[in-house]
Amino acid sequence: MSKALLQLLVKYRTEQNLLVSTKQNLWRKQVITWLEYNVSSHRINHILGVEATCIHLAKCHQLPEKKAAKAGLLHDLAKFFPPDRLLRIARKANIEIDEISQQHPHLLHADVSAVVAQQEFGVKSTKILDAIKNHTLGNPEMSSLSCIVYLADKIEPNRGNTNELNRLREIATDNLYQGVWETSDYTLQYLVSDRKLIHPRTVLTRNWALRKVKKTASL
Ligand SMILES: Nc1ncnc2c1ncn2[C@@H]1O[C@H](COP(=O)(O)OP(=O)(O)O)[C@@H](O)[C@H]1O
Repeated sequence: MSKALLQLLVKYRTEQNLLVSTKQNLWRKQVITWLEYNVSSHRINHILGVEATCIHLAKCHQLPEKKAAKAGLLHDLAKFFPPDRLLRIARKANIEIDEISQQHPHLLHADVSAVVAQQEFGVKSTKILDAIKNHTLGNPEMSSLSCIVYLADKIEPNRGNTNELNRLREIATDNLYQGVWETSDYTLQYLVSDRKLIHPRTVLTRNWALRKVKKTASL
């Protein structure tokens, strides 16, 4: 290939990349502006921590970084919606409202955030939408992208610097399933000690991830 043609190709690729990244940056800025109006500044720090942790975990586990970043940025869109709004949107979107979610509509913020991601920000990827839906309770058989967002929500840097969290951060970097299992245990312990109702999906998620780890270990 001639030098001139090579230079032209490099120039074209650079321009295309810039175009893509500018579009993405613009989209990201739009989401952050929306968040500034709809969640607290403390929650925005958490969301940005989740986004960064999603990118880190995606790199560690060879998963699509852009999808992980998007899911992380969008996971808590409905975090501050009041219970009646969560219930109304959930009913309209045919989201299953079980007994525990009926009593604690806050648990619906994960499913409702996926609805907002679709409606406000045009997200179509089922993988991203599922990862948003699964971030609080997990889900047995969830995808690796969902595992990443589930983990990132619990271990992002703003959650603290305890030995237990640092241990979970290391595990999540090494093994996604062990991360999901042990992070679910961590959440369950917190719910028990705080005398909160436990949604059974976290127990199912924990058992699923534990079985995955044991199965791999016995191969
Ligand atoms: N398995 C569960 N059963 C019941 N409540 C849960 C469960 N997992 C998380 N929660 C509660 O749901 C709320 C939302 O969880 P989460 O999305 O992780 O929010 P946060 O980012 O505020 O911790 C938390 O206050 C937590 O107590």
